Amino acid sequence: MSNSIELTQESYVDSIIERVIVKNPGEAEFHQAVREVLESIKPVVELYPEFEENGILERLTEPERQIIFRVPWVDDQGSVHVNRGYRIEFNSALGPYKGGLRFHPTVYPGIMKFLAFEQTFKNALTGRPIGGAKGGSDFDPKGKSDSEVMRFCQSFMTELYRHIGAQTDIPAGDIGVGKREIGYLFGQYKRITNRFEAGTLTGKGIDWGGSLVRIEATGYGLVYFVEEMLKDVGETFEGKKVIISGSGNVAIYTAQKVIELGGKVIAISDSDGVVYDPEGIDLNSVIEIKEKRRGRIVEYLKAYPSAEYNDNSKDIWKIECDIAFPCATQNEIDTEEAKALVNNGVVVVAEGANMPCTPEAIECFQKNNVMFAPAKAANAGGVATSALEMTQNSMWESWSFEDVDKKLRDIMKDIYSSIKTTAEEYKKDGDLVFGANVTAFLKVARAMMDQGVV
Ligand SMILES: NC(=O)c1ccc[n+]([C@@H]2O[C@H](COP(=O)([O-])OP(=O)(O)OC[C@H]3O[C@@H](n4cnc5c(N)ncnc54)[C@H](O)[C@@H]3O)[C@@H](O)[C@H]2O)c1
Repeated sequence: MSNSIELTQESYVDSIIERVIVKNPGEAEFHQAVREVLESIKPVVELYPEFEENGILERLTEPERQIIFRVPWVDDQGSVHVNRGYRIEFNSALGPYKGGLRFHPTVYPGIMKFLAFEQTFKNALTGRPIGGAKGGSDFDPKGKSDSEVMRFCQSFMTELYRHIGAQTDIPAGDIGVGKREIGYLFGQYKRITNRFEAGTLTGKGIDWGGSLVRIEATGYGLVYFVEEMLKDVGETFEGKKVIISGSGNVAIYTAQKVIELGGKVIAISDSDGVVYDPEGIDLNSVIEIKEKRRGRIVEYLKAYPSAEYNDNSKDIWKIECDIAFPCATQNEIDTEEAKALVNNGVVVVAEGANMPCTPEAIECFQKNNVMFAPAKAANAGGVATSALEMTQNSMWESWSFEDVDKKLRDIMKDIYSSIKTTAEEYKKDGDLVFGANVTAFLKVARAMMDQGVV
């Protein structure tokens, strides 16, 4: 009897994975994200037949709304360009849709859907009342002037504005969308709607509704999360050799907090290559190159000629280290890179980027007893602080840096302890991937059950 129930439930999960592949052809990243979550929650879905009876997985894998639109803009030479804009409003069971905007040439529906799907679970883990969404465009801000970026953002918002709002959908930044872009987007939103509705976008400037710590939050939160993992084995960051891929928002503030806690960041990268400095990377130089000049990481060598540069970004994972933070993009660590890290004795791998490790890479870490922190838990500090920004906006208040930082630290501690406890409850001690997926799934699924078939 119990066998037949197991078989039915297993085939439910498998049939949903199959359905997602058939209904979303060619969207490999979305298939990957769905498979990763559904396969890990299988034992829990088997325990509660009401999830199948209520079509929870069918609904959980189908976005509530998908918006695709044309974004025409004019460059500095007067030529017309057309990009494609997206907003995927995936799930609003826990609150208004919330998730970043990504401007990058690789953006297509498969990337948008995987990010929005993941965001639903991540947002659930923060304990804040926010649903999941993601958006963006295949526009490439690299090499564009400020005026071109402004015109693009204005055109993008001219369509997006009708779909968003403080109670509806609240976009934020992601790859290629930082404070500058949020400023242009907010300006256009305000102009079209004639409303200074600060709670409609997060990641705003401090003087016009932004929150202190939002810029640092994803990186700081990631390090606070790993600090908890290390504490559990009687360790700290003190003296640890750390490598961090990327050199954008997440990478920079991860590095800053690691250094503050006594770790040594020995390598950092961008999509062109890797800088290795065994003496420890000088973060101020990186900030000068990346945040001020919007330059390439190779320029680090001008200030530090003794550092080494390698023009293959993936080679960062061959560097010996104690802790690795992939903070650049999806699927940057596959089996080969994971094996190189394991062979070099890595102790912790924590995902700052979204889905930077393939399922095979994660399996390799878990088999080799590497402590592994999955993105939806470890990088949730950014969106959690965005939710704190929304709270301040609705109260017409601004909290101090210390206040927000403490709240962020507490949220990261809570996420760690809740997913660790869930893993233990199901006899999967230390499996934070399982713990994160199940904790988030149960929260979203139960809210969906409460709200009926919508
Ligand atoms: N910004 C946030 O608050 C936030 C929150 C959660 C997750 N994330 C995720 O973190 C990752 C980075 O986002 P970000 O906001 O720092 O973006 P960003 O645009 O500020 O930085 C991205 C960095 O990655 C580098 N990069 C891109 N492709 C690369 C590659 N193949 N190899 C090495 N470097 C590469 C870029 O050169 C850049 O330095 C993304 O996966 C994003 O979804 C961001």
